[in-house]
Amino acid sequence: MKTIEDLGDLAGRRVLVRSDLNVPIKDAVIGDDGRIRASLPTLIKLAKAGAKVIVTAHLGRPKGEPKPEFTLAPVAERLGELLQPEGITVHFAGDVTGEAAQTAVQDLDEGEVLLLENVRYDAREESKDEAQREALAEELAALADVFVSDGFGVVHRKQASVYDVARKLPHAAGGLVLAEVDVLKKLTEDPARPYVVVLGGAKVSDKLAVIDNLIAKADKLLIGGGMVFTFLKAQGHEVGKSLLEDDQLDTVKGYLETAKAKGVEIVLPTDIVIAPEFKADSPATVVAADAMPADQLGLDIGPESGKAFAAEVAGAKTVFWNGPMGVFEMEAFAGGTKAVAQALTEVDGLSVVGGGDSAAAVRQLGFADDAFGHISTGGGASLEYLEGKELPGLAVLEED
Ligand SMILES: Nc1ncnc2c1ncn2[C@@H]1O[C@H](COP(=O)(O)OP(=O)(O)OP(=O)(O)O)[C@@H](O)[C@H]1O
Ligand SMILES: O=C(O)[C@H](O)COP(=O)(O)O
Repeated sequence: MKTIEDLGDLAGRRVLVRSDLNVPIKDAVIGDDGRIRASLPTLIKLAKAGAKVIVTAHLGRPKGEPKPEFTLAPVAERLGELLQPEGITVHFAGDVTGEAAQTAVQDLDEGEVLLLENVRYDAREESKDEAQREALAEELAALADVFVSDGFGVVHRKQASVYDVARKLPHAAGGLVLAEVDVLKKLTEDPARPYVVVLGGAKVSDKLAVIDNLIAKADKLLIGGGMVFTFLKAQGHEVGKSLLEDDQLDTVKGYLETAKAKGVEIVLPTDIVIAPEFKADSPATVVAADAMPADQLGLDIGPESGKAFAAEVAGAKTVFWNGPMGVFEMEAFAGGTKAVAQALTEVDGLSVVGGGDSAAAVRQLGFADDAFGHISTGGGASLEYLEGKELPGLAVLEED
């Protein structure tokens, strides 16, 4: 992959950067700015080289139309605060590639940064129709002279601002992408064993698919978070109103059988914290995982499971963790995530936390970044990398 240095002298040139600035935001307040901070070194490097830096990024899943709750405006503000000590001014364009973006690019000075509005406001970004994506990529490319791909968290997406635009401009991988790939390579090339993978979170259908491949690579898979309930249901248990992927039950049954045949242990929680409603103050109780009532939902793994998971993690030589064990944003359902995070800090070997929400979780729970071997900005992206899949956003950077 080409690096920024390979792009030559960037003074006065317009550099389009794809960053992953997908941070948790509620009521326009940013919960954890880890991904914004992770994007800074590349932006600073380019700005200091005298480039006109144009950043494209997404926030959440607005499904192809402008929705005010998904605006990147609060991110632009935070970016401005973080770059101010460097003397770098940040502007925000009110649209993706339209008149506002074009005018803002024309007005951009050398050494300044312009953040474009949420690229997923444009339905073409995520379109399965290549011609649609290409048309948006063409508009993005017209704003710049070169492209730097630095949004590691999205390199698993074949999307216009990640994949197609790289084919339209001279391109390079940014420092964040290179650094992430470096660490993840260590996990795929002969990891020290036992190698334990912990999976949780809410993007169940996205992440179920990776299990199949991880069975071939890891020694143990610990399953928590929203993913648990599809497994419990597949084993014939009641899961009440919990997160569930009904259409994946047969697939999950298949995973359980394959794992058994390969001697890989899939460890499921034995107790669950349940509540009648998805609310911070909903009364929480602990029940056995095979005895959930039909009228409540599972919001965390239980204390017994937390301890068991922690023991598995602490005994590993290589651990990769993606996805919180429960709804850690609410105190009553943060216990499982806390137990696993604590155990990860005690690993005598390489511990990697992957994912926007997982990274936010460990920080929110008071753990320092350097308590872990590496905190990856990619959730789905790092998982797919570990599976050994070709990531479109990386593969395209290897093309000329
Ligand atoms: N039992 C559960 N029911 C519902 N939601 C849950 C449950 N357990 C965890 N979650 C939620 O999962 C979310 C995080 O899931 P996600 O899969 O997005 O994690 P991530 O991989 O760290 O992030 P990303 O893939 O976005 O980088 C959290 O907001 C948490 O509240
Ligand atoms: O949060 C993430 O993992 C990345 O920003 C990608 O987001 P997506 O899963 O909505 O594509």
